[in-house]
Amino acid sequence: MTKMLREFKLQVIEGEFTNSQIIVMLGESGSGKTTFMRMLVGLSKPDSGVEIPELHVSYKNQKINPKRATKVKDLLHEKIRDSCTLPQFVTDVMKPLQIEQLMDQEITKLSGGELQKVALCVCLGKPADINLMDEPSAYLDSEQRIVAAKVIKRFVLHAKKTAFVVEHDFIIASYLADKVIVYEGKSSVDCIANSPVFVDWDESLLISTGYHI
Ligand SMILES: Nc1ncnc2c1ncn2[C@@H]1O[C@H](COP(=O)(O)OP(=O)(O)OP(=O)(O)O)[C@@H](O)[C@H]1O
Repeated sequence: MTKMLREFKLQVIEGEFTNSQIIVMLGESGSGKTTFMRMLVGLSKPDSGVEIPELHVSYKNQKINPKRATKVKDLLHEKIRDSCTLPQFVTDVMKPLQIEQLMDQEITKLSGGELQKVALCVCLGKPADINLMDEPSAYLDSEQRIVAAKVIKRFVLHAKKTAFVVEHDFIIASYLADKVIVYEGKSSVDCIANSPVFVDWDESLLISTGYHI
């Protein structure tokens, strides 16, 4: 399928995914990761190619802009009340993200990292088959990034979900990825699905960034 946004053209080739799997989207800024994710969510329609089946998804946007001055506990009650009562969710997600400490704070007053953790918790707590997370490690310090990555990994395995994750941090990406989609170049992009990340990880880095590390 393809998508044109003025001069930008995204071309996506067919791939597969299963449950209990994390697919990491990797590529330079402006290469089309968010555009592809928005098509999977149904927020943007492809111009041509296959119709995207209606997927039962939960989406964490790259940009998190809380508009209402709601307390964290009220937001969680409104969005993911049932999940918050599940011991597994509390142990796997809420405790490691230290959500309890934020409960009485207003979301508009949270720091970037605190807001990211709440957004991640809401995304994982919503009933869905597929979790789409656009840059879940943004605004988090290096230690928190590892915690967040462990939370995502454990949640996907325990709940047998599928997750699509856009990630710029290669350490986090390599920890998370069962599969990787590499975005090449800026104007003409091929999404290479089904690349076994642990086999040609160095090559993937080279394709997406031009750098060796
Ligand atoms: N609504 C739009 N109209 C025109 N061009 C757009 C629109 N949305 C995105 N683009 C362009 O499409 C390209 C891909 O954007 P996209 O947000 O998908 O990139 P990305 O890979 O997610 O980048 P980043 O890693 O910086 O978040 C960019 O060049 C962007 O400027």
